[in-house]
Amino acid sequence: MILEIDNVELYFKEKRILNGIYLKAETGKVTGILGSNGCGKSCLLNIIFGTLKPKYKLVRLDSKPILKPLYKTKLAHFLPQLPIAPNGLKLDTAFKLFKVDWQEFSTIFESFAIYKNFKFRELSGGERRVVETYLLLKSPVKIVLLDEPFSHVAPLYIEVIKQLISEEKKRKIIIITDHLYRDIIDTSDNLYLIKNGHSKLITDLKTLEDYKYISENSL
Ligand SMILES: Nc1ncnc2c1ncn2[C@@H]1O[C@H](COP(=O)(O)OP(=O)(O)OP(=O)(O)O)[C@@H](O)[C@H]1O
Repeated sequence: MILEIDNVELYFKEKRILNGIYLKAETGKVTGILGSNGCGKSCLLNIIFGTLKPKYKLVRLDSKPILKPLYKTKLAHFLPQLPIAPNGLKLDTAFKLFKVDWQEFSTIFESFAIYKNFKFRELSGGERRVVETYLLLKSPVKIVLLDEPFSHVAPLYIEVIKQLISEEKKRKIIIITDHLYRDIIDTSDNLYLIKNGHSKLITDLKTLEDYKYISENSL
């Protein structure tokens, strides 16, 4: 499956945030989005998911325009920057709702095994992020959008999530953004930088320095 987003024009009042965006994501490949604070990464993910309506946009799935927002289909899940699970929801119930196997999760993340009957509010911010990212990645959908899944997450867990992403990409379109750019570079098969409202396909990592996304010699 191939997902493309094209012709995006997003304004907030007179302020132009995005224009000249083209992004292509496909099953079997992770698509990473980089860009500095406020460049429009979260807005772009929301536009793809359908939860933000820009002035113009064109979303195509396998070359056919889709007019229905993705969130109204059963095709996609989106991890925004804020928590998604209600505070009072039990982890066990969430795993059932998302059709994800608790046993497998608690084998991979052994220290979480005790949380089966805990409510989300009883987890730390980072633990919650791990559980929510896992639920979305493992649930049986075709498209997963991840906005800063590594924020507040400990290095060892980040490595586990990166392994999960490379496993799940075989079955899913995965689009991911985070300021931990080394992890995004590691994980992504295709990389875009958003700068001045435009998307730029990055084929040579050195251009991240040329575009002043990172300082010289930091790769
Ligand atoms: N609801 C809104 N009303 C007005 N301006 C907004 C709104 N949402 C976002 N913006 C503006 O749009 C721009 C892009 O925001 P967005 O959250 O997409 O940035 P980002 O690249 O995800 O940033 P960060 O990396 O800091 O999370 C910012 O300048 C922000 O101030």
